[in-house]
Amino acid sequence: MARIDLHNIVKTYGSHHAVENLDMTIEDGELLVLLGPSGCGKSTTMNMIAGLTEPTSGKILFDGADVTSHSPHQRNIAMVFQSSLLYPHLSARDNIYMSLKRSGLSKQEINARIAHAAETVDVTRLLDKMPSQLSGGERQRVATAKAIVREPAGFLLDEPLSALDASLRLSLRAELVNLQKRIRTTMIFVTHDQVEAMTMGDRIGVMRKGRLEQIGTPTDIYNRPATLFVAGFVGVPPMNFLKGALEKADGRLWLTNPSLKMEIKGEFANAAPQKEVILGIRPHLMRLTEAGASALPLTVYAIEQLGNEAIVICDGPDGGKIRVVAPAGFTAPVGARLDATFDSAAARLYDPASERVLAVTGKA
Ligand SMILES: Nc1ncnc2c1ncn2[C@@H]1O[C@H](COP(=O)(O)OP(=O)(O)OP(=O)(O)O)[C@@H](O)[C@H]1O
Repeated sequence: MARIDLHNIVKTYGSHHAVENLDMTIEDGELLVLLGPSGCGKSTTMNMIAGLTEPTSGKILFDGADVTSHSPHQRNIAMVFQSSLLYPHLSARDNIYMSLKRSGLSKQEINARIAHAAETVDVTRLLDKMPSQLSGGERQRVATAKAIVREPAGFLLDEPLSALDASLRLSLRAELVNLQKRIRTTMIFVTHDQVEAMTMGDRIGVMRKGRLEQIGTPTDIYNRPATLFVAGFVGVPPMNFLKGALEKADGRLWLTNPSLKMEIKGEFANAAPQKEVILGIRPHLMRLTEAGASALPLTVYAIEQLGNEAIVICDGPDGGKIRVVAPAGFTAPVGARLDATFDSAAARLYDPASERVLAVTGKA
């Protein structure tokens, strides 16, 4: 087990910055999820932690010791990839054994370790089968046994579930979290699937274009997204955005645009007035209502029935789509005029220029 520190890591390929000034700590025993769209630098970061790719600059520390120039072998980090490879001509047992081949352990110790690893991921009864006789999920579990049998300082998992079908993903997701909590080995899990990130991570690091946008607990990232990108990337359905201006009147702060005038309450009530601002509000925090003074006029575009609720997708007043979560079975014809309200204290305000959340001077 190890605490992993990344200090100002940069990785460039020619003039392309794959990773820029990355500062991040993964605590001992923590499950950190690296989340971001394709090409944002997740795999490059993992490869640098594993020692497969050398950073252009910066330092990597394991438990405070600089390992930046250490080989993958010296780092004792286990990696599980998207389609983790098992040797097709070897049984599950021999595949797991390959991880210990050069360990210098006695035969007895090796057998004990294999038995323990197999039991941990529940593949004991599969040990004498060949990979071709195993299902996708079973192969993934054997690959996991192969990784944990070395008792590594840390685990790196790069989209290990993405090649599997939806129901298998769900069960393996829970299995991995359960395993990590039992063996308490530091784990970094890469995904571009934000639901996977929310459900698995002790913390989530959201990356974009080689940079770390925000790092925090899933609740933090969901409730207090620091940037417009994080706000739009995390959450299903995605956060709604409304453009407007922030104006002071009667000692109070108002969001105004051609179709809405709403007093800003809560955390952002003391924000400085500014000409352009973007208000973000989660779809389940909006309610469809009769038209009213601070209601947002919407036009129904489509309705998605999810069984337990309905997502009403509407054209908003400034051209963007606005999604509202309504009770299951809610219907309205396409083109119908609806109004929506929400509590401004539950909204977030962002600066369109910096794309960051507005600074607030104090709580209201
Ligand atoms: N060996 C390489 N040579 C040149 N460019 C590279 C190399 N490896 C990665 N890149 C570039 O660096 C950027 C980050 O790539 P990386 O694979 O880390 O992204 P990722 O977030 O893991 O994406 P994905 O989710 O698609 O795997 C991309 O723009 C990619 O094209």
